[in-house]
Amino acid sequence: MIKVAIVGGTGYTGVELLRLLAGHPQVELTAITSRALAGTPVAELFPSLRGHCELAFCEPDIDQLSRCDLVFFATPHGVAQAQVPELMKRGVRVIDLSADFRITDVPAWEQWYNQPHGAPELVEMAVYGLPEVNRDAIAGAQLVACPGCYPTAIQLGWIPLLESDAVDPQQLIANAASGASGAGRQGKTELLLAETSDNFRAYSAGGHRHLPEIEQGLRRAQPAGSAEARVTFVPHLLPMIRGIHATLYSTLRGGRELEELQQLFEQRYADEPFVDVMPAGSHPQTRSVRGSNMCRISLHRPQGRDTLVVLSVIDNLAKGASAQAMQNMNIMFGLNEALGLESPALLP
Ligand SMILES: NC(=O)C1=CN([C@@H]2O[C@H](COP(=O)(O)OP(=O)(O)OC[C@H]3O[C@@H](n4cnc5c(N)ncnc54)[C@H](OP(=O)(O)O)[C@@H]3O)[C@@H](O)[C@H]2O)C=CC1
Ligand SMILES: CC(=O)N[C@@H](CCC(=O)OP(=O)(O)O)C(=O)O
Repeated sequence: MIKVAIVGGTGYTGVELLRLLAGHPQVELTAITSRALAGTPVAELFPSLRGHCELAFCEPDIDQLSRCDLVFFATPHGVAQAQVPELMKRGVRVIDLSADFRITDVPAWEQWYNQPHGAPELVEMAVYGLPEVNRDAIAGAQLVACPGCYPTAIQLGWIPLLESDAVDPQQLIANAASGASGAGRQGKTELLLAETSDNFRAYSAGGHRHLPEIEQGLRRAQPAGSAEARVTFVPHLLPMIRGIHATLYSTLRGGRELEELQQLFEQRYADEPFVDVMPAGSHPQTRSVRGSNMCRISLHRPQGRDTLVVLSVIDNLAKGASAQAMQNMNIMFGLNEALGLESPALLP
């Protein structure tokens, strides 16, 4: 059994991770932290876990955490940077769901996240936890930086095109919309039901902190010598709870036909358990991935012109965070990658 702790068990990603880990046959949950609710039984805060989790929330105590094989951080940016170095020294493996170790350019991270980085020496050794590109490195990693939700949907939708130089890398436009759980569980006026429901809006159109992560991932996919991928990214807030829908526009190069591009995607993801390339021309819905680790993708070439449209949907809390984190855990511990993640999406 893998002894596991979660730091930050009261946020949406923390409780989604708890839900998934509680059903994992190889995991023994040993500690779930919350400073505010230390001593409160987990199932009292989350009655959905009654009968599945007997633990009470505890303080994040480094000695207790270091007795685990693996610690997940489901905490705001900056927290893992402060606590991970000591855990690493003690030989514990870590999966961080926050952005602390995702971006290798530390000055860029400090600029976008508006704070000094607390453990720059660990950034280079952290492995970016997108299994579809980094599976081998994840297997041997001590520290895995789980991708952000928008970056997961967007990179999976574009990587095959960037790898094969099929589109102009400097004309990439991503319109993506997220459910409100993407903003976390803290109380904020703009997330009240009366503000989000029956409403739709863009935000951070002038620059969102996921942009450097998206561009970093796409640039890693490009063949040497290509002009660097450059993305215009505009996120939107959807009046729903879970799900991300990304609509990705790019300009085709080399006159490739839609059938050829469809084959490219099907071959690229043929062995991927959590990427579904749907028939060209179909419209994946967020509901088709709700509560599951799946990313569904489809390709369109409107009016047969040179703009290729890729549609990519995920559940922001699942493939966009906690389920992907568990997929990474399975890879790190040599288990079947899909263990505990086989359930299809929730309907309706
Ligand atoms: N929501 C989403 O869709 C996605 C979120 N993420 C990332 O995952 C992380 C978690 O997000 P989310 O689940 O929304 O929850 P929150 O950001 O609301 O995280 C809150 C949790 O972290 C704990 N926490 C806060 N500060 C500290 C601290 N200094 N030390 C220890 N624990 C602390 C809180 O408990 P307490 O204060 O009681 O200790 C609480 O359990 C964030 O970095 C987020 O950006 C990533 C992908 C998608
Ligand atoms: C809807 C919404 O507000 N989404 C969040 C992104 C989700 C997230 O938490 O991503 P990180 O892990 O990179 O912080 C936002 O746009 O800030």
